[in-house]
Amino acid sequence: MATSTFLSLSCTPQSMLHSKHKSHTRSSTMSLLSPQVGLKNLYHPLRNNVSSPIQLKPRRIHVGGLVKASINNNKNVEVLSKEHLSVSLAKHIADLSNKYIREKGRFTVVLSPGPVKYLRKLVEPPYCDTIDWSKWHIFLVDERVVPKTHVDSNYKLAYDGFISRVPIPALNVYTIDDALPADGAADVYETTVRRLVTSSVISTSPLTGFPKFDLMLLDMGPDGHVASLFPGYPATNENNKWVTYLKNAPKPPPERITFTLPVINASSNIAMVVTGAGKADVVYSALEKPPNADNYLPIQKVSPEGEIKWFLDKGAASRLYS
Ligand SMILES: O=C1O[C@H](COP(=O)(O)O)[C@@H](O)[C@H](O)[C@H]1O
Repeated sequence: MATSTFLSLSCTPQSMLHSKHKSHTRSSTMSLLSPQVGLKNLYHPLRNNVSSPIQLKPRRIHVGGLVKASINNNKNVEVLSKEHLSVSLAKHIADLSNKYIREKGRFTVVLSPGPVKYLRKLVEPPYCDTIDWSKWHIFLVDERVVPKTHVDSNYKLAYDGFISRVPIPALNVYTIDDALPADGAADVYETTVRRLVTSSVISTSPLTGFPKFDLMLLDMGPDGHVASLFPGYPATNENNKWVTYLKNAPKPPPERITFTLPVINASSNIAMVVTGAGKADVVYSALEKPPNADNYLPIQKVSPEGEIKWFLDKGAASRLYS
């Protein structure tokens, strides 16, 4: 199926309104991200394919460069400067968007607040011009039960940093009902996802029957939490619901709703974006340390049916090289 692509100088909704009339059909082979004009022309990575982290010496991580590490059973890990992380992430997301829109006519994306700031290259040419934003459907992996205008709202963060900068139809952005308490908001969000599964906007896992999103953009906390699944909290062990809630999160604000682990693990793709030396220990635990069977961190339970790709900066990766 050919992909309809909107060409514009920027990807703001306003520019889309004007450029919409000029939209035309373009085959994916004409993508600005084709191998001929691909990422390698945008920067010059240091490539280092190794099978053991011992071979990765700290001095080989150049700020502005790339070490492609094949750590611990070929986990797909990239260590980049923050600038190049945004570029690599933009290329990854644009490639996935084009693939799923070509194959299924839509692209379902689940956002976590942390990676939003690394989407700044995606919302700029050339990447934004290769994407048919009208086919995107946006969800939040977790949300704080606060008004959407509140500084703690994940939606507000995602809107300010990303959604407002691209022409995704407002109806394709699925937010919580912030007038409801946490339990009601979780139920309504799950109902919304179920409706979209019924109407085939969202696929389901043939293995588990849980909703299968095309891409989840995740990060994790220094305590190993992902989404609002915190170590030792019952929500982390929820195996039936698609969306659950908590009223006592250890990180404020306390009331939250969250996708459950089975939903996260049904994903076709996870991009795990982790930056900062404060997360070096938990990155090490996630990638290198065998989990203690009695005491898994939530991040250690993330194991998608599809692919997981790690985007780390030098700080977050620092313990992988010692
Ligand atoms: O509260 C949240 O935090 C994590 C990221 O942890 P942080 O301590 O680095 O902010 C995030 O994954 C989650 O979606 C968010 O609600």
